[in-house]
Amino acid sequence: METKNWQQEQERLELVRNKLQVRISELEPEVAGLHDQAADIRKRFWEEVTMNTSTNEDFEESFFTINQQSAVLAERERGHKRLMQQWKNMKHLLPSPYFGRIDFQEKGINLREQIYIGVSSFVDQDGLSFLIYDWRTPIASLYYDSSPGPASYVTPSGSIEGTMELKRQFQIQNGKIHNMFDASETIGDDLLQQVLGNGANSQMKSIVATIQKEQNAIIRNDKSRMLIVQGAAGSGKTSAALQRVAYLLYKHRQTIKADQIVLFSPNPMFSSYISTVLPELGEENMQQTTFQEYLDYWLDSSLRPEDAFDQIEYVLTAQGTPGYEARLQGIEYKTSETFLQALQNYRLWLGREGMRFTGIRVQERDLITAEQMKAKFYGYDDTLPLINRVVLLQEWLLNELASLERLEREAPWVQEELNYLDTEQYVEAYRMLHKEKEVFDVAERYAAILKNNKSQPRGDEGDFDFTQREEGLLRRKIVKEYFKPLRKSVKKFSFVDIKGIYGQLFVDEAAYQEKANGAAVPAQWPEICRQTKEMLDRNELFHEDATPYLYVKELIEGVRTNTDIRYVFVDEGQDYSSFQYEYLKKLFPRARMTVLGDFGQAIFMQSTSLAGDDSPLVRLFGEADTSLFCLLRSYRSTREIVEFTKSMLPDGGDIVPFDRKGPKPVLTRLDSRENRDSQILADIAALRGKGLESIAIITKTAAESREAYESLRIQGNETLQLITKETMNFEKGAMVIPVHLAKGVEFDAVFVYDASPEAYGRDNERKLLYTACTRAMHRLHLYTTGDWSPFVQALPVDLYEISSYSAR
Ligand SMILES: Nc1ncnc2c1ncn2[C@@H]1O[C@H](COP(=O)(O)OP(=O)(O)OP(=O)(O)O)[C@@H](O)[C@H]1O
Repeated sequence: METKNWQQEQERLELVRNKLQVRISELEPEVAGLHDQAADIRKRFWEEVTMNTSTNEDFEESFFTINQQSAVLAERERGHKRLMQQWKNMKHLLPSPYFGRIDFQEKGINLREQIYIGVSSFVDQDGLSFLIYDWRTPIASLYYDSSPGPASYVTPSGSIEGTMELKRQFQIQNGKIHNMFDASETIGDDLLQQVLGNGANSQMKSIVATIQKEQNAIIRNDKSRMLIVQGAAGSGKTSAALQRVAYLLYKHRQTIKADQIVLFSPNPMFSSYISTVLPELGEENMQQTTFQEYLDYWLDSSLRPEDAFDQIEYVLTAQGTPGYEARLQGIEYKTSETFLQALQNYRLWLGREGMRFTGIRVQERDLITAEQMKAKFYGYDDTLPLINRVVLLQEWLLNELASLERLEREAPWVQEELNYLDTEQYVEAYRMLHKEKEVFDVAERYAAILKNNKSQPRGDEGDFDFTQREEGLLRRKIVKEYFKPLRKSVKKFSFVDIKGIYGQLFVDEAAYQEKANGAAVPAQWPEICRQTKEMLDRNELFHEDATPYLYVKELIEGVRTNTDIRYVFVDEGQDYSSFQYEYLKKLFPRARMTVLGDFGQAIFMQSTSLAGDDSPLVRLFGEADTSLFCLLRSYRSTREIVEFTKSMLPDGGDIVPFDRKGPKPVLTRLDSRENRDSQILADIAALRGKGLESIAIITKTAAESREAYESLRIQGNETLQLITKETMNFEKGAMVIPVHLAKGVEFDAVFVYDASPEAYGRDNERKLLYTACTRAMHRLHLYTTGDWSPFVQALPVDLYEISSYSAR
């Protein structure tokens, strides 16, 4: 780059930074002042409005004043928020105001415009000249989508044609240009090389400066209800998802707030890993959750659901134990669309017969029996949907409870409870009677009437039968205490025996066929039934049962919906079942969905192919309302690592590595576990010496992680961390981690702890090994103390190196 250009750019940078600095200093007192004003109005709000309700006019007047005051307050607060945001954006821009420049000559206009692009816009004092354009503006898409030459971009009012005459990229730190490239490619590889060559971080970074064309298409797509992204490992799916959130928040800033977007993450640690990207882009974070959190929240608290991690641990460690094959068949069946259909059929059956209820009891006595409820339920008009009949039954129960509560006050057990009340409770009742002024007044008046009519002397309060009233009050109180939880549980539909209703599907094949009109069941159905019932009897639920269980619950009690949420993002989308997608669609009826995943990394049992012809995801909203994108270029790992990993997948041939060079993956075979552990520790030390900080020793299971962690520590490494499903934060350093928790994150170096056929031999373990290896950015090492996994043996030998320490 010519020195003259460099100098001009540095001068322009200084100019913009000065202007930013001036605006920031101007805004500072304003921001502080507005804050005080808003706080002051809020404080005086109620002092200034006195509610006068003497006449209708007065009332209206007061109402009007309150409305006016609150409108002023809201406007101030909005103004405050706007200014505050501007101020924050400018502070954010100051150290590195922009990362790109394009010169664009619009057709028919004789002006070559220089467009500088940064994380937010900055307009000069005149209010017209954009010194920096937000990367999300329509014109900025030129930077991501086009190369110098004829180019066009789309605005809400149509397409703008012209010529891009220059495209420049900057690396600016603390107000100094460190690097500058004139790119001929869409986004030149030079900058990307530099960015990708850096070390892994404990938090994900934003990619706005180097978004690729195919990623930009995903980020800006706002057409279809469902957007599906199938992308190779490291192709930037999560990155695209997060920049897309930022884009949507910008594009719909008048109508959508960050808390109307929710992202489903694979685990809490991943949530923390990605939590800094949006703030880095000057936006608030969307809501983040996991599907498990949702299940735990809505399932009856008396049930203990197994989580996805325990399920996979079982699948990977229990081969050969009794019932294993049946469980696997059960998982496959219960996460299928066939089962979903069967449950819908079951609802029809329940409309005719077989509903199960839980009787309401008090003091070991039936108040309303399950049989009464059933009779009442099937007495309703059978053309009414199930849910409506359940609601009718609920209303009936609440009325019944109200009458029973009145009757119950005279029950002998209440008398008994009365005898056991202590003095304090009596005193409290006495006080309450006095507090109820009306009661007291009536008593007084009653006493006076008595005196006049019967010429009896007017007695003191004692003449009014306080004792009797007090007893009545206490009886009411005692019974109320017992009935309150009953009413509450009726309101929560606890009278419907969901556990029984779900459980009765798993009696035998004939019963299942009758109830659910289900298509063919798996061969081991009797054993599947036995296992499911056994869990339910222990008030536990297999992970594969949790969503269907909730589904049945909602078929009967009505669907829970959240109409606030407008966008749902599902990351690692291959790990959700059709069931779960159906569920999410129902739960967020007003939301558009973005699902990102990689079928090559489908390591859980409940997996869904995102893009194939038979993808249930495409069916969810229909083809016409679905956009499908495929990302094939992989950015995370060096070319050598991608060549190695993609060869493990039968259909990995399409994956294209980004051309970043590094050493080939290294295979090390040791003759004992001790030797392997000490070699791993030596290799960690060597890589640390080379400046690689984040190193993951990846194991197949959580149990293996614990063992590896212990034995490595015995060998003397104190700085290792063990990652478990409870780990909330992702910290830099060396760690031992099972592959299912390493999903979605990345490390400078990955050590596959045991790449033997015992660990990765079966076909469903191929994707586990692939997922583990694709976590590596710069270095990949595999170890074994015996043979190599067949997936490694099958690789061309020129894709890896054998370590010189290997045992022959
Ligand atoms: N356009 C880009 N510019 C710079 N870095 C990028 C770009 N796209 C992706 N990356 C980097 O590549 C790495 C992988 O990205 P990301 O985690 O988003 O991929 P992914 O497809 O979700 O991966 P996986 O499915 O393997 O978890 C990250 O370090 C990310 O910053």
